[in-house]
Amino acid sequence: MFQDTSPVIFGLSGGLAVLSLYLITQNLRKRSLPPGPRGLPIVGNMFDMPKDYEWEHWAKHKDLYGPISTVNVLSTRVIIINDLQTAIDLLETKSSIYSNRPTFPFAGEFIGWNRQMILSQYDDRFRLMRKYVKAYIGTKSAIVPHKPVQEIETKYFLARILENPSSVIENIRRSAGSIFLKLSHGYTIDTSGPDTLVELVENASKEFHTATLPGEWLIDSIPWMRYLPKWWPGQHFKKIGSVFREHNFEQAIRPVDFVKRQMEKGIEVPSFTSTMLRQGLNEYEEDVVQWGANSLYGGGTDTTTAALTTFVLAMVLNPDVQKKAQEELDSIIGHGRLPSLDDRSRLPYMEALLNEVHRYHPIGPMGIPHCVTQDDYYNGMLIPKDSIVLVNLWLIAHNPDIYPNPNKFDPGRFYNTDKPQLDPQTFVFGFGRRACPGKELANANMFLLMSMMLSVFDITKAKDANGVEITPKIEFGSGTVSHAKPFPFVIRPRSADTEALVSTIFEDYPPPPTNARDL
Ligand code: HEM
Repeated sequence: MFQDTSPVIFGLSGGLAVLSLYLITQNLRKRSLPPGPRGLPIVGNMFDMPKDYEWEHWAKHKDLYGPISTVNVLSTRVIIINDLQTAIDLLETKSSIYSNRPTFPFAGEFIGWNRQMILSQYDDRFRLMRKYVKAYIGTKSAIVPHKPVQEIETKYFLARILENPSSVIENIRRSAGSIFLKLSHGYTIDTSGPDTLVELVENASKEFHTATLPGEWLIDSIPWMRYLPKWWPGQHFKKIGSVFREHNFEQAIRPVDFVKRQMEKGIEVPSFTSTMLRQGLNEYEEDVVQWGANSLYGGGTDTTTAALTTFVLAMVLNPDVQKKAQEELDSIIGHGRLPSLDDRSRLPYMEALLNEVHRYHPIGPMGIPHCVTQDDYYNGMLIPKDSIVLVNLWLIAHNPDIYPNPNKFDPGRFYNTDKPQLDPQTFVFGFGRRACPGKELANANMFLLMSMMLSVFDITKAKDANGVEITPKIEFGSGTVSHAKPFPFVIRPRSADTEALVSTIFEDYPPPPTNARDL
């Protein structure tokens, strides 16, 4: 007896046809991706990922594969963009689909950093947060009321340097932190020793750095691991992650509670948080404000410190540039006062110097990853949905077609010339709907600190035990925000007059008492 096998055969051949079609489609999709190095089965290019100088590693892709390339890490597709036009075509022109962030299962979802703006998914909550933050710091007119805070804190910076010339970089960070905590929560930090709130936020930032290290956390590659029981092998991330999560929430909640208490007593210093809370927000909006406020310190302090450290390094290595900047400052400001933000339009060389600092080493050399929300085609190539998109900002800043002799630190590119080179601010602050909302504030802070510092101090090479000048090496660290590695230098007042100008700052503007005890 023969059974009728045709349904089985039809079923089998139908299944095979669907499978073949699937495989062919997958193969075609793979072939139409931007080019890139071949990877190993399953893990893909995981072992090719750079550990440091990422920007130089990805720059090689431009010669090998052209302006846009692909690598795969396990199931994650990463698209590398190595030129400006491609970045603009995708992240600016098509920003409606290129404005998401990768999910970061460990740092974002487990620890809760996705509540901050920087790792937020591109959704309604994010758009509301950005709207609030942009209204407070996002435009030239929005930052005008913040001038007094920026100016007084930068004056304190000068006074601290005079007292302790060996702690310049530490004090740049302290000054940036003071400004952002004043603006975000009306909080005055303790400058006599470690400050509780600064320690909280700095510690959380360090943990953020650890939690976002590529390839460090298995949960980032296998997100469902978080649902396995604690006794399962490889679950140590849960213990560490829980501690990091507690710190992350504490740094966001404690300063807002502080503002509320100050408001109840009617003694709050106006800030982003108090201004927003005064509007009578619902619980959801209050949560958005809490994390938006946290984004000001989180987004501003490390970035500003990194950029200003590059400035100091450039001054040590380029005394001719320093001299020219000081000549401009002397001719416009004179010796009897310090420069202010109102002088900005009359100091074009200082403005060019600011731009050259941004260009010479963009502090976020690979930007912050974007993520595309739907399949897209670019010049016939497929950019699949959920791909991570990285832009090599460093390579754009070092493209000799845009910036001839790119390794030379030369503000002359942007100064007193009929053909100024491309303004680096068109790209160092990122692109489209995720572009940095702190750009205007960052520029104002940097401009002020650079101008005040050069008008009263000389920054020079240190000497070794034999009196021979030490030329610092130009070396930068890796990570999302890239800092110049520690280097020796000397800072001293330019003259007895400038020393006198700085020495009376604490007397002329007595610092308010710290809020550390009110936290
Ligand atoms: C030298 C100074 C700075 C530079 C070069 C810089 C650069 C950047 C870059 C490249 C991005 C990513 C943009 C993108 O994804 O396309 C970014 C994002 C961001 N920056 Fe800045 N930044 C600086 C200072 C600041 C300051 C002072 C603040 C706040 C006070 C700030 C707050 C933020 C925030 C909140 C984001 C996340 C935006 C989002 O995800 O939508 N930044 N910044």
